[in-house]
Amino acid sequence: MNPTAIEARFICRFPGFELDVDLKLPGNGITALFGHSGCGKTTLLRCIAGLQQAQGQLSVFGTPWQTDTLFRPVHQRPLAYVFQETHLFPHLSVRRNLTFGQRRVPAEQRQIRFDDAVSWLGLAHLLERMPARLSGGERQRVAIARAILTSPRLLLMDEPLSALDQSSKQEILPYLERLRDHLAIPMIYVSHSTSEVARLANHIVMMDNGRVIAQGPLQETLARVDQPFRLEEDAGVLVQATLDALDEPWHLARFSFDGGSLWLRQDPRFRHGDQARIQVLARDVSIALTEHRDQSIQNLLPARVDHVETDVTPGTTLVRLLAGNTPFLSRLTSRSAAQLALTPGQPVWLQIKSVALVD
Ligand SMILES: Nc1ncnc2c1ncn2[C@@H]1O[C@H](COP(=O)(O)OP(=O)(O)OP(=O)(O)O)[C@@H](O)[C@H]1O
Repeated sequence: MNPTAIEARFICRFPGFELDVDLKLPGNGITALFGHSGCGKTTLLRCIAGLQQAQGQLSVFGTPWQTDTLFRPVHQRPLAYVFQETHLFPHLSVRRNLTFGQRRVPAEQRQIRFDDAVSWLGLAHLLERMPARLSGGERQRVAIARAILTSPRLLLMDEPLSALDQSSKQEILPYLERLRDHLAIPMIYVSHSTSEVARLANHIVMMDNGRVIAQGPLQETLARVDQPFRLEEDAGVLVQATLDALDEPWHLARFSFDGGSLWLRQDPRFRHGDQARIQVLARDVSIALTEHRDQSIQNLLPARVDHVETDVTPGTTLVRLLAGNTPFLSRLTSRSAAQLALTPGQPVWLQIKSVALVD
């Protein structure tokens, strides 16, 4: 992950609402702006784009886009904006919609090749189609390809999947993952869907009522015991792992990460060598002081206690543990935690009752 590439500080007031944020965002990957409806995600995105005038400062890769004395208008900010609605030109084919975006940039300044954008978004077989004959998901893929072909330094996406039905959403997610992994520019992605964020984001900015309540790399931020996200039942971690062994007779696949491995039910979408994100909820992780093999749980991991937060809710303790460098959370009753007398640094065994591939 690049060090801070985007620094933004904005104050923007509407009757009954104030956005007051200070952000430092990385220079690649997907940053999710996440929070309930009305918390200010779109307003923040519009401030970054220069579509909303606000007090503050913004610099992108060291170039000031806004200072106390300067405000670059939107057409002078090298960014692309993808909305819920695609706004394709209905009278132009997919190819001509795409070249329209690309032609706005002089040939010598183009950063992204036409064929790459077409291939990342799986559009080769659709190039001669008219937009009216595309599905919602295909239309959104064309809109994203058109946006990146303008060679932006920054890609802003405001709930790009929210107008799509569930199956179109599922269909488009792998393309967004591919973009995240290939595109060298940062993407800021507004969403209030936990599953989209879990699957796509590298970095997260959690907002509440116009303020940032947590920001940082996704995996680390989710593993905070102070739970700025207040996910409660859904508190847990995401583990980035690689499929490195199959146990065909038992239909199991092993996913390994820094600190151990987990066995999951085989999923035909994942092959040997593939990377996946695995969700492990705090309520599915229990802690033992010794290695018990005489029980049904298959996923046992040696780990050490990192931090114990008692009474996150009355009677509940949240424990942060490290298996290698990979954080896990375990939610226990405070009585069990007291009986185990857990202390930072203590070696323990994690018993993981349930794990799920994020999709
Ligand atoms: N131009 C405006 N004039 C007055 N109030 C506005 C304006 N734009 C947004 N607001 C208010 O600012 C607050 C934040 O709105 P915003 O659209 O940024 O939230 P959001 O987190 O993107 O919500 P959603 O997820 O529903 O899109 C809301 O209370 C909204 O009513």
